[in-house]
Amino acid sequence: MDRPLAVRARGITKSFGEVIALDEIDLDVAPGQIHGLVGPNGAGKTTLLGLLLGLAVADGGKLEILGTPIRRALDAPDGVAGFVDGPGLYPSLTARQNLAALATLRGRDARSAGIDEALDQVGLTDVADDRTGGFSLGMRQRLGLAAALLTEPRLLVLDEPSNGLDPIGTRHVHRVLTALAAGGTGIVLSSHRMDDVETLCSEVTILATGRVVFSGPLSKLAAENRELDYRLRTSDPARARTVAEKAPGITVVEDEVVRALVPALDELVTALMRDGIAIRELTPVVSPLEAAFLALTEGSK
Ligand SMILES: Nc1ncnc2c1ncn2[C@@H]1O[C@H](COP(=O)(O)OP(=O)(O)OP(=O)(O)O)[C@@H](O)[C@H]1O
Repeated sequence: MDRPLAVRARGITKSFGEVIALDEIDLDVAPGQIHGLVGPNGAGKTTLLGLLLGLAVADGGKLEILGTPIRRALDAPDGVAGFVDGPGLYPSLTARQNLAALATLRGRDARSAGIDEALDQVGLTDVADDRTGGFSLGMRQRLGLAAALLTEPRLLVLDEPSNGLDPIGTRHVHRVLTALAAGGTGIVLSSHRMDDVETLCSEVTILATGRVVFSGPLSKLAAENRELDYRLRTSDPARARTVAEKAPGITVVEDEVVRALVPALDELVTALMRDGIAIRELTPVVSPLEAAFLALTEGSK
């Protein structure tokens, strides 16, 4: 029960000359949690992930990784894995040789390092003996994840892991990350793909110009007091529109699109059913995360 947080950051600041990349950032990532980091370009995501990996050191604030205070660059404790700006691979080596080289660098016996299993988990068994110089971005991302798997990480840090992935690659990566989290690994990933974050992450931190504008469970974003646009398809669109126009707290945005808070939407659904109108589809036009992202980061650029 007393396992330390995978990440505990308090008041982290980091500047590059005049540019304040991170401004008093707090972040908690529990073991077994997949935590999404989202924000517009230049918000500070990669900078923060770099600090978690020990690639750089913060100017101020406190950072603990797996219970260990980080004071210098390259000070990250054992059990941390991941990459920013794509994984570092040797293009002239095959996928398998790249993993073997990494295992050897870490002082492990390449034959028993679980290389085949890691390649299988990320779906690269068929290209295990191909040189990585010819790999697509999505294949390189998956190989980077396989390399991280070899270390059995307790904190995994990934910058845009879905970049360049096709649907099968995406499925492999999701499966691997979900299994790691189920085994207690804390995972922090940045992504511009809101659908990915919504599928994978239980918690999300939204950054805008170096500041946290939201941090917490995704469910809190959905329940937050924010009106969303919903697509409403029914068995009788004309009558449904009339009902919606009369319903309290509902704005009809266009045919089959209404804007509402959740309680008003609940009442509309009840009213439609009372009038014998069947509901065929009721979904947010943009997801709650995307809506929150847009609302919270507006004007940050
Ligand atoms: N090595 C550096 N030297 C100078 N400025 C930097 C450096 N690294 C980052 N910055 C600046 O810090 C800010 C945050 O950059 P960062 O790369 O962390 O953002 P990001 O959220 O990862 O963006 P993106 O979504 O585009 O990857 C930006 O203004 C960027 O220009």
